[in-house]
Amino acid sequence: MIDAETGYWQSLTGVILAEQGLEVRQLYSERDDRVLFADLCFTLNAGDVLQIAGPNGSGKTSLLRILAGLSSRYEGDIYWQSHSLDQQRAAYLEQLLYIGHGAGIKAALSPLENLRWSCALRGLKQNDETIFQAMAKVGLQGFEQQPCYSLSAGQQRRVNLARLFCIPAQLWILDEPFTAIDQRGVAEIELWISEFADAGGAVLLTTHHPLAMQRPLRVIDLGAF
Ligand SMILES: Nc1ncnc2c1ncn2[C@@H]1O[C@H](COP(=O)(O)OP(=O)(O)OP(=O)(O)O)[C@@H](O)[C@H]1O
Repeated sequence: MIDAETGYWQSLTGVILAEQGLEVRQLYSERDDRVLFADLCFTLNAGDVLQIAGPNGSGKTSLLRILAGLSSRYEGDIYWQSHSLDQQRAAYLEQLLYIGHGAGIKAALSPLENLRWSCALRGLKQNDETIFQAMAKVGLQGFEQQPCYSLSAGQQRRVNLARLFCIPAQLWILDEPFTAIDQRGVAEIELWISEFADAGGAVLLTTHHPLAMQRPLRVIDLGAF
């Protein structure tokens, strides 16, 4: 549970329990005539954490980008809460928070400005207090107004991860969230994922890092396709 006042995570509890979350049916994708995955089927409901595993180049990022609505290089069906994505794409994107494997921030802007921008893009009018709390949560208290180019790679990654605490969502899609993060930070992110899932969120992530979460974890290995 993150914030007693905003209750973002608390408010998730039960939201998608009653309905189907994400459902992927017979998904197929290829690159340069090479099949990345075929007949891929899975569901992801409230409380689920699903790791997409596989060697470099096996299609993990490609899959996450498809499910984040950023790529249409696929065949098959994707459903959110029992409706085809084609029918309710906007509603799906509103409930989704995608963090790609890049830094995902503007280096010339401060963390505060970057996060204000991320919130505004989602149509959220977050006050700076929420952003300051998120910055503190990711261990960046005191760095709020410093230009991001002057932050380390791990700190820049943490700025991006602070979006988890500013933007309410039901589904997190996280591509390599542990990149550039120190050992203690990795354990913290694992905890955030667990807490989010405990509160009724659903998480889809990729990582080459062995996960040590105190909750059931499903794994799909794209290396097997
Ligand atoms: N923009 C692109 N143009 C052409 N081919 C691409 C592009 N992006 C990815 N690919 C190809 O698609 C395949 C899958 O790439 P993808 O990034 O999804 O793999 P990945 O499993 O996420 O790898 P990694 O573990 O290295 O991050 C690779 O063979 C890659 O060369």
